[in-house]
Amino acid sequence: MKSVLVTGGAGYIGSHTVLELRKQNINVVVLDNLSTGHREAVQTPYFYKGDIADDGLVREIIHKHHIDAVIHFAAKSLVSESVQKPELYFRENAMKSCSFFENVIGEGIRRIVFSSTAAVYGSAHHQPIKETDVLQPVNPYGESKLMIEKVLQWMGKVHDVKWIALRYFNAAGASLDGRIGEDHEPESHLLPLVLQAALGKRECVSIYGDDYPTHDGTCIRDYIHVLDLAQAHVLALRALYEGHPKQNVYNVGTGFGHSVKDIIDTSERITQRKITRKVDQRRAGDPPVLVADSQSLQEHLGWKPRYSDLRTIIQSAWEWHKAHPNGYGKTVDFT
Ligand SMILES: NC(=O)c1ccc[n+]([C@@H]2O[C@H](COP(=O)([O-])OP(=O)(O)OC[C@H]3O[C@@H](n4cnc5c(N)ncnc54)[C@H](O)[C@@H]3O)[C@@H](O)[C@H]2O)c1
Ligand SMILES: O=c1ccn([C@@H]2O[C@H](COP(=O)(O)OP(=O)(O)O[C@H]3O[C@H](CO)[C@H](O)[C@H](O)[C@H]3O)[C@@H](O)[C@H]2O)c(=O)[nH]1
Repeated sequence: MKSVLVTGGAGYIGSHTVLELRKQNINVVVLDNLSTGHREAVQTPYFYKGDIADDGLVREIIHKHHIDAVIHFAAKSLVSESVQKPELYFRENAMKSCSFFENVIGEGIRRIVFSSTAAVYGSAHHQPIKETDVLQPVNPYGESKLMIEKVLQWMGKVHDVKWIALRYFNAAGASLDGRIGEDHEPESHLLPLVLQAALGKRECVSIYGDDYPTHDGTCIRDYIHVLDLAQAHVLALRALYEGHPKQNVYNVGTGFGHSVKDIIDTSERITQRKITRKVDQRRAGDPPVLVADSQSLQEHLGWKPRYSDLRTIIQSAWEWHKAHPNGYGKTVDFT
């Protein structure tokens, strides 16, 4: 049986991916320090609370569970925090991933899937963005992820590691059975903030800039349902078990962009609640538009987004937020 170590499996995207992997009868072990994740989100009985930089623990888990592949989600991932504390991002993301890979490869593992990001492109000059486009991050978060891709490129070549980095665009939505969803503290992502405002937990939503060169002046992002993202990991892993991938880096997005105002307007329609908005200053490090060209992922790995229409994304997230207005561990029963 395949045995996969998932770092960051108590986090938002990691927990949904663990669920998907287990549906495929893959044995999954989670390593997470719970810095931003939740014990309640872990969807496997095999959980270790610890840091990816804990060499002894990483090696022990690999031995004990006969791990033969790794999916590496664990990271700090807030653009604005990275602009204020670049050193934190280079240490937590770049340095720790490097030592983690050293241990993983040292223990004989030759299959790695890595969480990269659209932030590696920076302010792209044309849309949709292809994997071969210029890589020019405009914030330390994106730069730290690009560094990790480069670490994989070099370590992969020397040690004959099969690896895939998935550059996700904006993850959103929740599992359709309402079991797991997005719970960050503090929350900084647009959709959860909008839905918290719909629930009356926030007075209003700030729109970070309405003077961008877009149809309504607000930033455009490519929102991808977390279940489609989870499926991309399952397919990437399968490709690594079957042989060397055709490409090491794949975008994961829908090819369609939605503005901040689109998200708020559609959320008002779905929740049938008024969502108060106020226009604020631009947020440092935000590119105006990010939309993915995911043609390669579709052609090479057979990936197809199934849940990423805006309605399904927002509806599933809304169900999660209504049932968990205070996040994990504080469930409200409306029945
Ligand atoms: N959310 C998005 O839209 C998005 C987009 C592109 C890329 N990503 C990437 O996807 C990954 C997951 O993002 P998410 O939104 O699920 O974030 P998240 O914060 O919910 O999950 C990250 C998890 O990693 C854990 N973690 C962090 N540092 C760790 C360490 N040193 N050792 C062990 N565990 C550690 C946290 O406790 C958390 O459970 C990240 O690498 C992020 O950069 C996210
Ligand atoms: O209160 C808010 C929050 C966000 N936004 C805007 O909404 C858009 C989406 O912002 P998020 O914070 O939800 O997401 P980001 O685009 O900043 O970043 C997300 O996607 C990136 C890739 O595109 C990274 O990988 C990152 O990890 C992930 O959080 C941005 O234009 C942002 O300016 C607002 O207007 N108001």
